[in-house]
Amino acid sequence: MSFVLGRNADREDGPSCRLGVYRALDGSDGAALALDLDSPHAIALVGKRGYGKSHTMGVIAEGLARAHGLAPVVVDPMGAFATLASSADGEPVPATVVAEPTVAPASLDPRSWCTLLGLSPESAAGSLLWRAAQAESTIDGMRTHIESTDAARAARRAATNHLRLADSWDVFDADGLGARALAGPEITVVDVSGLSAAPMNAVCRGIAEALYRARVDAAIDQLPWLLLDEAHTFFDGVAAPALETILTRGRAPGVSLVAATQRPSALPDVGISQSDILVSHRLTAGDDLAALEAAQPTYVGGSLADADRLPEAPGEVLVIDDATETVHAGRVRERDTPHGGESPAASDVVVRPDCSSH
Ligand SMILES: Nc1ncnc2c1ncn2[C@@H]1O[C@H](COP(=O)(O)OP(=O)(O)OP(=O)(O)O)[C@@H](O)[C@H]1O
Repeated sequence: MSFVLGRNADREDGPSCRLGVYRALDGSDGAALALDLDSPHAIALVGKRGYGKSHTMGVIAEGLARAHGLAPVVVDPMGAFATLASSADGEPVPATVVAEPTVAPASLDPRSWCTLLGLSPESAAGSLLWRAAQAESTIDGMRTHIESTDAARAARRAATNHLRLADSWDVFDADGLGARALAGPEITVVDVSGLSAAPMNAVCRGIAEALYRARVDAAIDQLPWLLLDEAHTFFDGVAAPALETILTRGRAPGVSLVAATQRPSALPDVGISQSDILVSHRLTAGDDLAALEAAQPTYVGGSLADADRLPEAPGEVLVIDDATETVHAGRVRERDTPHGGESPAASDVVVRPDCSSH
């Protein structure tokens, strides 16, 4: 019998995933801890580098991939989650990896197109871009739209040059990743690791919008879960409005978000305050601890920053669970698929003989 985080006392069954075990004050293992996958959740995973955020996200991803009725998607900025598709210990983990993701240009609204390409909507070129994004659903269409206006030549040139930059990222396609493609039974790992921040954000925005709209329009039955590692990168870019919508309004249409960051202080206030489950790994930086303290619910007696409450070793967590209004000290289980986020070690480098003498 395990305690299920995120599950109200009035619900007894439904999908859940094995998360780990309770951690006693003397460090020994206690009863099993699980995570509810039946209701929508907003989960924040925080902690300093190397203390297990990606590992914990991988454990949740394995559980989501194995559950039925869900559409889990990982947006993977470090290329660390492709290993979900490797063979798993125990029950298989169905996963597909999208190595070259594209999204529909129309998934960004006109304002976001201006933000993405660094053009003020008030500028001549920005307003051209705005109107083109409003009228067209492909980059070619937007370019033709801009060329066909009678705006000043310099403005048209600036707008099309910016569009050419967006086109060069190869992430826009009217037939790009849509909710139906993402709603298969397996977990979809969207590898954005080869992209810089702007196109990475565009892909994340497109996916977040597609999943949210598909549920609002009742176009898919499965409940989407969007998992974001290095979430501050996305809350800091054009993906932010779509993520904030999921955080503040995702519960009713059934869209969940799992956001991992080593910098909770870099998330907008809603990032922590709208999360109903907060999983904290070790944190030491003053402003990050302060961000947690600021979001600390009243049912948490004492200070979260109290030394004996905070985790110390990789894999140790402190979980604040709004559903049960309780705080738990736990240890996250081992992965069933290989963990892909190992840091390289200089001692593992095999020096080739012809290099060693230089
Ligand atoms: N629950 C766990 N059980 C066993 N090993 C773990 C656990 N959690 C983390 N580790 C190990 O700790 C190391 C760091 O974990 P991880 O890469 O997940 O850290 P991170 O917090 O995501 O770091 P970064 O911010 O650099 O991405 C890895 O080698 C991982 O295998």
